[in-house]
Amino acid sequence: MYIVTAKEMYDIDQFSMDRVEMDGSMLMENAGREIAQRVSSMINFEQALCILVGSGNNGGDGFVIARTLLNMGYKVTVLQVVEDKKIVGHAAYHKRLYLKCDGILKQLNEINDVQEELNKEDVIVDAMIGIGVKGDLREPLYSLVNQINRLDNLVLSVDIPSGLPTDEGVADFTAVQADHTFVIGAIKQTAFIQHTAPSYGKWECSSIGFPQAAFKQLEMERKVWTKAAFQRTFPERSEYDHKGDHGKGLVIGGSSNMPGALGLTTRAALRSGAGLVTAATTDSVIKRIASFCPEATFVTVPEINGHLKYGNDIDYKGFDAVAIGIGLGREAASRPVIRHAAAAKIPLIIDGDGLTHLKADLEVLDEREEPVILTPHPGEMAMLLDLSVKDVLMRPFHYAKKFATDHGVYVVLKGAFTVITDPNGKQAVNTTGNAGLAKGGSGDVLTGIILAMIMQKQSIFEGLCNACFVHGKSADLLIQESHSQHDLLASDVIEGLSLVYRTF
Ligand SMILES: NC(=O)C1=CN([C@@H]2O[C@H](COP(=O)(O)OP(=O)(O)OC[C@H]3O[C@@H](n4cnc5c(N)ncnc54)[C@H](O)[C@@H]3O)[C@@H](O)[C@H]2O)[C@@H](O)CC1
Ligand SMILES: Nc1ncnc2c1ncn2[C@@H]1O[C@H](COP(=O)(O)OP(=O)(O)O)[C@@H](O)[C@H]1O
Ligand SMILES: [K+]
Repeated sequence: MYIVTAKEMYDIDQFSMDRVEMDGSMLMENAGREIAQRVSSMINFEQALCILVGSGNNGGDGFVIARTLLNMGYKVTVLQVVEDKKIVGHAAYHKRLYLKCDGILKQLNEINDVQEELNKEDVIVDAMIGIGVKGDLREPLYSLVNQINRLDNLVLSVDIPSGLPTDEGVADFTAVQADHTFVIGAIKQTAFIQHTAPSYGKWECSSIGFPQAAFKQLEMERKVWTKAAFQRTFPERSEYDHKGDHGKGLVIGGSSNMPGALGLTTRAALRSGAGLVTAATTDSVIKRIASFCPEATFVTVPEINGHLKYGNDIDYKGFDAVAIGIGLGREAASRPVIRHAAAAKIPLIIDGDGLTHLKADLEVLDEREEPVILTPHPGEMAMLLDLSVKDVLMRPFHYAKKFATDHGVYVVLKGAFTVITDPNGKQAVNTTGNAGLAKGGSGDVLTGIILAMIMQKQSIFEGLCNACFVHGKSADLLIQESHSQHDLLASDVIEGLSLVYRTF
């Protein structure tokens, strides 16, 4: 499923109409019918529906939905929120069809008490403005949207809640708070931004006949990583495999104050299918974590004040990938460890405090040919880019892509919606997971899963997407079966991986 900006959606539309010669009113018919079918599965014939239509094509969709539901036998009223003369083109055509099917139409400016009028309805269908919104809502829509948001009725938005921006980067707006949004053709960027996503309520996306070629012509691919994508790309094991076939991974990190982090990463890598995992850390950390991951082997690294020192004696030979930085601490003496790891000719994952050390030494990325994967949370991404966390949360797609393409690295920007970006700017969003993961240690577990995944027979990008998918899915299944968001621990997420593998 594609994730689009408004411009990309209009390009898809234009391509379908100009190059493939699809008729605009046919696409509108497809959209409206598809949505009407879905609405009818949510309501009963006793309920009264009011469809609010605006001036653009979003309003046109509203007229098709109204006609289709009316013809199915539902109690439908259209409330037109703009003057007649503003309804033009395909929307005007569909308005005519609705009226010729004996549809009831009321005008907003002829109603005395809008609140009372809307209170009579059970269901509000919001087809006022779609992706064509420009700036803040003007009157009378501004007041109307505020009134709608005070109602208890079921509110269903068409394509996007009216007033909500399509693209990331807008801080302030007034928009319909939908219970459910029926997205048309491709899901919009703001469905994955922390402060705009809630406006959509639950959402589902329907295809209305746009050809594949219309999506393929987009400059860059941006998709939701779905269950189907996971099932299509996740490598199967052969019965003749041996441990060497699934990769030998190295994890480097740990310090006297944070010994557990490295234990979580090591155990998560083993649980996610790595053939062999070695943890390189200080003697005291090894003593503290060894019993938590008995299948691992260990390499002792010299220490200074409880932190790793230099790291020039770690031997990378024989390993297929390395993850560094987990629980490492920010002691300057540990910084060379990153530089040495960057010189190893195997894929490199840099996490946690490793990212802080990297920031002081970014040129090490320029010299590398093998893949580099960075796994920042928004705070670490902001630190790497000299921005505020708010900036990053406002435009995660843009900033993750900027860093990934500027430095030729993979970026896994973690959060409620994790954005995975490859060095060319291709992006995917993972939607599994829940707030039970917003706890210390969850990221360490993800790093271990990533290490295991990138050593299996799949591309790095697919490996990263699948790692985020199973990490979140483990938390989701645990919440369903035996835990709550309150008590879920990072170590539970490791044990939950068995549930994910067995379910899929
Ligand atoms: N082939 C097509 O053109 C298709 C278009 N589709 C629908 O068309 C929508 C996009 O249609 P349009 O480009 O016509 O735009 P919209 O219908 O989203 O909105 C444009 C209208 O909203 C008004 N408006 C914009 N900003 C405003 C503000 N701040 N305050 C008050 N009024 C404002 C404008 O005056 C304009 O008339 C999509 O979201 C989707 O619902 C679908 O029907 C699928 C096919
Ligand atoms: N509300 C949430 N919904 C889904 N996933 C979440 C949520 N909050 C955090 N996560 C996930 O939990 C992990 C937290 O990682 P990170 O911030 O590095 O934590 P830590 O510092 O504990 O390692 C990330 O994979 C992130 O995507
Ligand atoms: K809308």
